[in-house]
Order: sequence, then structure tokens, then C-alpha cells
Amino acid sequence: MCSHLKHSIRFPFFGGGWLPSYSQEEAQHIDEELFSEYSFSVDQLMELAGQSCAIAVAKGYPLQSLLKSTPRVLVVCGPGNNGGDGLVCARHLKLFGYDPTVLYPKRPNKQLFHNLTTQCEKMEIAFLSKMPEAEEIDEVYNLVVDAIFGFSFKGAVREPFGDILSVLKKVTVPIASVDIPSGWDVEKGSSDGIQPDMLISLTAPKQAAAHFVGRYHYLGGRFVPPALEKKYKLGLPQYPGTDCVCQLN
Ligand SMILES: [K+]
Repeated sequence: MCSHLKHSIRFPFFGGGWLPSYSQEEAQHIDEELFSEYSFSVDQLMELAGQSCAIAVAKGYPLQSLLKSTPRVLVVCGPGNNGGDGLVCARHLKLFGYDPTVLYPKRPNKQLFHNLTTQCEKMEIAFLSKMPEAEEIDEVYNLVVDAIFGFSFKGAVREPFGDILSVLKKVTVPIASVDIPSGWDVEKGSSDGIQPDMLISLTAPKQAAAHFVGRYHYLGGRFVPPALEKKYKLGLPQYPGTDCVCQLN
């Protein structure tokens, strides 16, 4: 597996150094191994991943820098674990003083996602019934968290997410994408897809991250055991002190 690693991305943060990036298949293998060999539960890793996304957002867009009078953030959640990261991120953003609103149009019938939804509702996080128009998003929200698709996205986008991504292509407020800019091919990216201002790569950057041109690239999900890091030659950067995010650009 490790010997198949062909790609790496240049990160100016490391003095122009290179950090390996991962194919869709490799990312899925690492994910599976965390759950099978290392006995982590999805809830555990999702909590750490989602919290690191909220921290990255708070670093890139501090409360005092927001242009609107209320610190409103739109969090768009998809049907898989990337969407779960978005729900966790929304809850932590609320704890940090932001005013998140969630759009969660396709909810899997699994206890984990029911729990995450209830936790948000109990924290008085509003849920929208439909995607607002781009103009309304620009008027009301300071930024959008894109937690629609992560490393399992494949093929042509199915509705309702095609329409949602069309709206996101038109918004002018910043978009912070969780793990992969949604709708992008996990390896090749997408020249006509959404163009996020922030990317939070989780565990390790995927190959599509090489096409990211936004202002902030963070690495989050500081939960990789050293033996797994070694096996997959992740070459992860040193997170500063006790931080659970590391800025890559
Ligand atoms: K995403």
C-alpha cells in the first residue's frame, strides 16, 4: 500500500517542503484501519474531526473580524460522515460564540446522526428546510461551512446536492470546506467546482488538495497513532504544542 504512494503536495509553510497526499482508496484504507485495527469508534473520530474544523474556522474567521452584526454561519451537511463532521463543527462553533444554522437535507437513519442532530437542536441551532438563494446567503451569513461530501464522493452529483452546489458556486462570502471541496473529484479536483477560501484536510491531505487556491489550508484530526502514520508514510507535520489544527499555508 505505502509503496504505491505517488503524490505529494508542496506546502510553503514547510519551507517549500513536500507533504504526501492520498488517493481516494488510500484515504478509505486509513479510515477503515482506524476503526478495525485501532478500535476507534466513528463518534470519537468525528468529534475530534468536527471540533478541529470549528477551531480552524475560528482561527481563519475570528468573531471580531466578521463583517455582519450577528456571527451567523451557514453549515451545509451532506448524507455521510462528512455531514456528521459538519454537525459536530456547528455545535462547537456555537460554543465558540458563533451563530450557526444548519441545512441537512438528506439525513441517514442511523443513531449516530440522530444523536448529532438532537445535540444541535438542544443547543438551539436552527435547521433550515431549504437552501437559501446565493443573494440571501451573502446578505445574512458571514461564511458557509461545506460539509457535504468528503473522500467517498464519486460520480455525477445527485440532487438535491447539485442545486445546492450551484448556489454555493455563486456565493461571495467565504466557504470553508471540510476535508474536500464538495463536488470535487477526490484526486483530480474540479476546475469549475466551488472554490473554497478555506480547506480543512482531515487526517492527511487528499490529492485534490493540490488544486486548492484559497487563503487557508489547515490540517485537522489530530488522532493518528504513530504506528499508522509510519505504515502509511503520512509524514504529518508537527502540530504546534497542544493545538489540534496545523496551518499548511
Ligand atoms: K466537504
